[in-house]
Amino acid sequence: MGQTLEDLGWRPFFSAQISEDDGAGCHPARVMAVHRGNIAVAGAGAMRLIPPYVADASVPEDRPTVGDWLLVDEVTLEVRRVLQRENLFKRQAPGTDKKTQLIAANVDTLFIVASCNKDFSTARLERYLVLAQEVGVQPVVILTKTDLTDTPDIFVAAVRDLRPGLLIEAVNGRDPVSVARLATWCGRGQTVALVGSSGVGKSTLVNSLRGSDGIMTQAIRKGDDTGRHTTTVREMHRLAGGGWLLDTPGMRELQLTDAGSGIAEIFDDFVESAEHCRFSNCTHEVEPGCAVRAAIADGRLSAARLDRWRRLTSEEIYNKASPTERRALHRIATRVSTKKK
Ligand SMILES: Nc1nc2c(ncn2[C@@H]2O[C@H](COP(=O)(O)OP(=O)(O)OP(=O)(O)O)[C@@H](O)[C@H]2O)c(=O)[nH]1
Ligand SMILES: [Zn+2]
Repeated sequence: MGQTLEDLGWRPFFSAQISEDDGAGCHPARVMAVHRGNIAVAGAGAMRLIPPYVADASVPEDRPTVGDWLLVDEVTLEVRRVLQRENLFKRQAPGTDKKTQLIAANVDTLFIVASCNKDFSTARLERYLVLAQEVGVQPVVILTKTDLTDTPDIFVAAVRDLRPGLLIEAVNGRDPVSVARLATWCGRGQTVALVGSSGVGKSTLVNSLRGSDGIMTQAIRKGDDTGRHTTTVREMHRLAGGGWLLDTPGMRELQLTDAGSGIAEIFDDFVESAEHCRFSNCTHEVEPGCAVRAAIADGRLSAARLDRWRRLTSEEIYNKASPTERRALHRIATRVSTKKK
C-alpha cells in the first residue's frame, strides 16, 4: 500500500515517546479498529489483527482504543505499551458499575454537526463545546442543510455568539463541492471525529467526505470473519483527502462526564460573576445580593445562558454522583417540584 506512519498520523508528539530501549524488536502501529477479540493495527507495514491485551494494564485507560498509537513487538505481536495520547474520548457505561469505556484517542478535530432547521439548538451545541473543551480537541461547528433555508446567516450568527473565534462552516452535506470546504481538517494524517444529534446529516457528510470507500476498512472487514455487524466495532475510515474519520455509535452518543472544568471555561463570565454574589452557595434565583441576576438585569449576561449553565451544572453533579447520591438527588428534585405546586 506504500503507506507511511505520517499518513497514519504519526508526528513528533508520539515519536518523542520512543526511547532507545524501545528501539529493538518493536515498531509503532496505530489502532485502526477494535473488535471484540482483537484489534486491527496499521504501521509502516501491512494491516494486522493482534490481541488487544497489554501486559501491565491496571485501569481501563491503559488498554488500546481506536486511534491509539502502540508499540508492538515484531515477533510476538504483543502490545508493549500504549503511547501517551493527545486526547481521549471516553464515557461511563450506563448502569451501576459505571465502567469506563474508551471511545477514541488522538482526534485532531471534532466536527460538531447541527442542521439549519427547527432542530437547531444552541443549548445542545454548547454541551458539545464543553465536551470538546474537556477532551482537549479543536471543535469545528458544521451547519448542514444550508440548501433548505433562505437565511443560513442567522444560524451562523447564532453559533458565532456562543463563543468568540469559534470555527464554523455552513455546508450542503449532499453537495461534494460544498463539503470540500472541510478539506482543511481532513488532509493527510489528520484525524476527525463527528458528533451531533440524529438526523442532522452526519452520515451524509461522512459519505461526501469519504468519496470512494477506503481500502483500509475493507481490509479490516476481511479479517473480521465473524460477519459481525459494523456497529459493534470502532474503526477509522479513510477520507478522500488522506485523513481519517472516527465515526462510531459510541462517539455519536457521547454525553458530558467529568466536564466540570470545561463548563467553567465556557461559562467563565457566569463563574466570575457568581464570585460577587453575597452568598457563596447562591443559586441565583431568589437570594439578595445576587451578582448574576444583577448582571442579567442590566444586560451583561443572558438569561437564556444562565438557564443552560444551570442545566449543565446540575447534570454534571448527577453524572458524578454514586447511585445512593442519585437517589437522594431524585428525592430532592421531587420534593422541590411538589413544593412548587
Ligand atoms: N437538503 C439537505 N438534506 C440533507 C443534508 N444533509 C443531510 N440531509 C438529509 O437529512 C437526512 C438525515 O441525514 P443523515 O445523514 O442520515 O443524518 P445523521 O446525522 O447521520 O442521522 P443518524 O444516523 O440518525 O445519526 C437524510 O435524508 C439526508 O439526505 C443537507 O445538507 N441538505
Ligand atoms: Zn447569585
